[in-house]
Amino acid sequence: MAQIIDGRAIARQLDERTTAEVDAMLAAGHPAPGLAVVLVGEDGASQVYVRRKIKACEKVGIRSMEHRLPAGTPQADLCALIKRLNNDDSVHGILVQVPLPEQIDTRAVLRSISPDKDVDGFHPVNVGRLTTGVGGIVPCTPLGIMLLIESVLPDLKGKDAVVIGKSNIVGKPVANLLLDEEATVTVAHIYTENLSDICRKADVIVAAAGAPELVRGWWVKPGAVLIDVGITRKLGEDGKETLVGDIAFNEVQHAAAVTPVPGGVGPMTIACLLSNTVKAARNLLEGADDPGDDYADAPDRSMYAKGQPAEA
Ligand SMILES: Nc1nc2c(c(=O)[nH]1)N[C@@H](CN(C=O)c1ccc(C(=O)N[C@@H](CCC(=O)O)C(=O)O)cc1)CN2
Repeated sequence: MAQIIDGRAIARQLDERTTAEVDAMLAAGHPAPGLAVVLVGEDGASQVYVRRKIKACEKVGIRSMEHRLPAGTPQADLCALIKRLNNDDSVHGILVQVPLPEQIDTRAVLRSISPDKDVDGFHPVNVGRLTTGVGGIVPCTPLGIMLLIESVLPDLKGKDAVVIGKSNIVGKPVANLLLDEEATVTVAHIYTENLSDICRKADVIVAAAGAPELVRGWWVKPGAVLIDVGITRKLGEDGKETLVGDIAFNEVQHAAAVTPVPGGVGPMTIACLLSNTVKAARNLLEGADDPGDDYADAPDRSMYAKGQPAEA
């Protein structure tokens, strides 16, 4: 029977730590960390995620500032807002919810955020820090995925890991983080041949292809650790919406551990955003020379490891 990795519980632990860090900053005479959340347009899912992020900020003591712009906002106006936020000392973290409307060049917008306030870790400077192993701000979902993996498998050295999906937000950064832990990493995608054969050898599978139930039970080695990043909304015959991941959950009971959808990776994304915001605020307020160095072990992932290797 596979262990279900409870993302909500692990996210709560991280939130408790983040709350304590905010309290310590206040006790040291610093202001509360400030996070600017920018949402352009009316995308339904994005509105839900932004609302959750703002509510989560309140819970841990982060001051959030919401900026909602109409769907037709020109790129220049969005970049002008970001420039103002970059220069505002009361703002320690900036996040622009993606996807952005079509008229906007997402890369240009993400590049316009100050790397020191880029709590999503999407800026090329932070991507460079991550790929060269010097820290920087680590993107929220990949960081959350590592915490989930390490909660059941603390030592990844020499383990065979397969990442399905090569996005800049999940696939590529998570592959780099796994490599940093000395795993042997294969990055697969929709054009990869013999994906089932590749998966069958894996100790860890991170499925982030956005393809519902792509990973079948017979693709999974007994004792593997499975992380499901996919969220596809499906309408059932009863007219009710259900969420389906990239892993056929009911077929993988022979795995050592698996994340559920919902309640696995998603809650970690928001908890890691809060943690990143506090780190960014600390670095800005305490004047770190090179924020990259200060992020080298942030958050300390060993804090969340239970110390019990999964059965393999
Ligand atoms: N600027 C960013 N934009 C986006 C990011 C991001 O990290 N930064 N990631 C995703 C969306 N996202 C956060 O923004 C996000 C996705 C899912 C969840 C979540 O908690 N999911 C729940 C279930 C979802 C549901 O009920 O609808 C779960 O898995 O339990 C949180 C955040 C794209 N954009």
